[in-house]
Amino acid sequence: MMRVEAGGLTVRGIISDISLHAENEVVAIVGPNGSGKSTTLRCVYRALKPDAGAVLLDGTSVHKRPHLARDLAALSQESQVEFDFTVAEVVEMARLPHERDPERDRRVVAEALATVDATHLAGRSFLSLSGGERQRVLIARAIAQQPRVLVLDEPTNHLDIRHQLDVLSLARGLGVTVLTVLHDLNLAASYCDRLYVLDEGRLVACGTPREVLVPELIAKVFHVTAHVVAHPTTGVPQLLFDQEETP
Ligand SMILES: Nc1ncnc2c1ncn2[C@@H]1O[C@H](COP(=O)(O)OP(=O)(O)OP(=O)(O)O)[C@@H](O)[C@H]1O
Repeated sequence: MMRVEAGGLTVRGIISDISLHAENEVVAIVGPNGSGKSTTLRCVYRALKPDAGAVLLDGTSVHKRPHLARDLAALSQESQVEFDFTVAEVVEMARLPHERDPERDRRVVAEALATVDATHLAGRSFLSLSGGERQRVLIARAIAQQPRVLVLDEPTNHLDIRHQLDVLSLARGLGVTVLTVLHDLNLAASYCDRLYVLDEGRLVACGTPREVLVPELIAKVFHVTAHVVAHPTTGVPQLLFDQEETP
């Protein structure tokens, strides 16, 4: 278990003074296109050094952790594979930060592929896969890294509904700290303990889905009219949107 704490993250002209934390829970960052969600995550997984602010893992700056890849795995929008590796090879790369143990590595890779329903793809060329298949393999790679913190930028991108639900319930079931960007507010409400809402580079709300996903905030941030209903079996708040004519 690991605590992620971001304090006062500022990237000039993009995000201002973003603070968030997550520990042993699934936390989502939501917000309109261009609101700074990916930029915030990039600071967390150290792809970007903020102009101000810091990201701490269990109290130590990500820039001072010598073996960050053992602690934290990230699925980013740029997570792509340039060369023609097989699916198994792509997932095996996740084992590089760990001490080699061929038997355990093979088992971890096989398990990770199975959890994203990609066992049958193991021998395929990564570049020959469909968008959703690629996404699942990249999620398998992040899982095979066996991190204590999993950072996911739009993990449901390209996935059909079955695999969207599978991936988010898998993320929950890992029992690690998960920080994810999600566009689908109903999935966020169903699978996340807490949400942070960004708008124009600023944090405008945070709390449980029930606290945050209220019509006033949805109207202010996303400029749509939403109705909150209780999911008929789980009771979780879900949003229905009015179809509005664009002016
Ligand atoms: N390197 C950069 N140089 C200039 N502008 C940038 C850079 N990176 C991001 N931006 C801008 O900063 C804003 C926030 O981008 P970011 O990718 O963080 O948004 P996002 O909330 O993840 O958006 P989306 O929902 O569209 O993925 C956008 O307007 C983007 O164009």
